Amino acid sequence: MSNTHTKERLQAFRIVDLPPEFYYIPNFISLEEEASILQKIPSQRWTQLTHRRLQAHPSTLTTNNTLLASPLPIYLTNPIIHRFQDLGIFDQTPHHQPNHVLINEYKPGEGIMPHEDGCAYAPVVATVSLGGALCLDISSKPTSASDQARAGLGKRHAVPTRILQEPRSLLITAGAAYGELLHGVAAVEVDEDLRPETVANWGLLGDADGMVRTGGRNVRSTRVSLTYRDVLKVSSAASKVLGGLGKR
Ligand SMILES: O=C(O)CCC(=O)C(=O)O
Ligand SMILES: [Fe+2]
Repeated sequence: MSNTHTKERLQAFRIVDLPPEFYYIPNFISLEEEASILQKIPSQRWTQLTHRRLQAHPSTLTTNNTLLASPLPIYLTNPIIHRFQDLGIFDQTPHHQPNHVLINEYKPGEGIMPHEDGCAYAPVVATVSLGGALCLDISSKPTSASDQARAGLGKRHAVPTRILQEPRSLLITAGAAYGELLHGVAAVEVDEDLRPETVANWGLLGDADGMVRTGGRNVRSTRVSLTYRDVLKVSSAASKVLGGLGKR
């Protein structure tokens, strides 16, 4: 993500009050595209966790964080991957495009503990939100002040804070934001007190007026996130077997 062209194309969407690099693009997909994707997510693939459910495409990583090479389903790639390419989002990652998508579903009152996404992936995640809106909480890792200064995460940045993810939006998390910060979703039924001072991406929202009209309250409804990633280690063993069979 340090490439100049990428920066130019995404610059207008950078969440400027946060450490580099978070970008928020409202209305990244249309209402029709949102409905079509929601309808195509296979209902039999969910794994139920305590506070959300989850599915991995094309498959879950192996125990040593390897992806068995296999294409992503078309409803996850078309039209989204082309739009990623236009913005150069994965230009700097090893495979230059995402090869893995984790789909999360949160019902009202569900969430995910603060965490980091770790070293199985290149440090770029692109998250498309579907259904309801919710806040992603951003916090610092409990590191020493000198570590934070080295990572460029000084006090001028207002962390902890929140990023409001509207339906059909895209959030990109890369660089220090990927490696040095934690993200999570509070297990609440209503996100409260949403206003410019408490929401880092307020100026980039597609419908800030709507949030003002509801008095800064976001009553949660079911929200689905598509989190696109580039897994570093890919095993092509399965495709070699299939290719070999094809030649016989
Ligand atoms: O649903 C989200 O936006 C965040 C999900 C997440 O943090 C993850 O899948 O690692
Ligand atoms: Fe995560």
